[in-house]
Amino acid sequence: MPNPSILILPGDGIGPEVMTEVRKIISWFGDKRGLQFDVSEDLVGGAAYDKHGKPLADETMAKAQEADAVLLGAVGGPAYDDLDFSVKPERGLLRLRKEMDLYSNLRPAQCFDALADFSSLKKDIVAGLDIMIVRELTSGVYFGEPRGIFEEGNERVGINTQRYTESEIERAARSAFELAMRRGKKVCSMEKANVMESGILWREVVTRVSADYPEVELSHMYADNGAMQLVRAPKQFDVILTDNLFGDILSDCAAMLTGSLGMLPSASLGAPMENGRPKALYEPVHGSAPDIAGQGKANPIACILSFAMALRYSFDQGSEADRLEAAVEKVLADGVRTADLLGEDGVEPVSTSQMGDAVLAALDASL
Ligand SMILES: NC(=O)C1=CN([C@@H]2O[C@H](COP(=O)(O)OP(=O)(O)OC[C@H]3O[C@@H](n4cnc5c(N)ncnc54)[C@H](O)[C@@H]3O)[C@@H](O)[C@H]2O)C=CC1
Ligand SMILES: CC(C)CC(=O)C(=O)O
Ligand SMILES: [Mg+2]
Repeated sequence: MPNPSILILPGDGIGPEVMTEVRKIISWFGDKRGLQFDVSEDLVGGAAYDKHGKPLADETMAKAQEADAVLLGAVGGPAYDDLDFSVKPERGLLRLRKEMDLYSNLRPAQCFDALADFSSLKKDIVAGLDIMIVRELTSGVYFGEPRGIFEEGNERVGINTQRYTESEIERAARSAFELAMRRGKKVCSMEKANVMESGILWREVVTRVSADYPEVELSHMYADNGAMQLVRAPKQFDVILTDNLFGDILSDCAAMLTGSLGMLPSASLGAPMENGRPKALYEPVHGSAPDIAGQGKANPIACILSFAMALRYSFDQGSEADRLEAAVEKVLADGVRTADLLGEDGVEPVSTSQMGDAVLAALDASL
């Protein structure tokens, strides 16, 4: 049997910095736990544009389709802001998601005990928080046609289209209900059925799917109220199911409940491959953070926890994923903090690589 394959796409800005730490962790699992992976690396985003004139080369797309899992850092940055929209770095990531058909984006927001004091919310509101946002990832307003900037009379008009088919809603909903069955058995579906037809259809389809999961309690919420509830009383939620745009926004919001955007991992899953495992891409929720790129300040934990999700969802290594998550928890409990996790208390922050090394030391201690 060949080793499972991982394609690493570090991308831009802090992407390569946080991915360096994940590479160390992958090597650790090979050396110390006998989990050997065939790891290859390629370009995406601005880095791919610099070399190929487009944000994702066709050969890279083909490699991603073949890989057992893709790990991505982040894409984008000010150097590419004025590019034509068709070749912007972010389009490379959207193409990966679309062509791999990664319709279910899992964004878990967990508040580690050691960070409960640091969250922008009061400790009792976030302590023990464990919610899962399931964001539909291959449709909605990020992909709908028509789109573009057009001339209309004597001015221009920018158009994007929110479009959802029943089957797109249904498969995202099934993935949320399946997850809820293994968690707290609650799904809250968020849309804007009060003002959007796509929201009305969303609500209808989700309600229909829920009939197949009688043990799961379904509720519906308008997404604007959902955003408010997420910061008012986030522990009321177990699984939040929502569309591409609302999921993007709500998950950045949920990230701050955990302490920092640098903490939130994600798994983007598609249909099962021949080996029964889903097509999958793992990436931190954050972007390329141009304001701190190149300074060794980035928190690598979101990317490290994304690899933990790969261990769990792509490689059937749930207990090794637990081991990695426990190592992160220990490091935080020991008070190790990158700059984004620090208040004004005079504690010295560690660098990106020092945080990676601390997780490795905690992994060693777990043996
Ligand atoms: N999945 C991806 O590749 C994404 C790419 N982007 C792109 O990234 C670029 C920058 O976008 P922004 O809106 O600034 O969002 P961002 O997520 O890159 O940064 C927002 C803020 O969070 C901080 N931050 C993010 N990740 C961090 C980490 N790991 N450690 C410490 N601090 C961290 C940044 O320093 C910044 O202050 C844009 O080109 C955007 O399109 C944005 C979001 C997702
Ligand atoms: C294509 C990405 C830049 C959009 C985004 O912010 C995200 O998926 O979190
Ligand atoms: Mg986002």
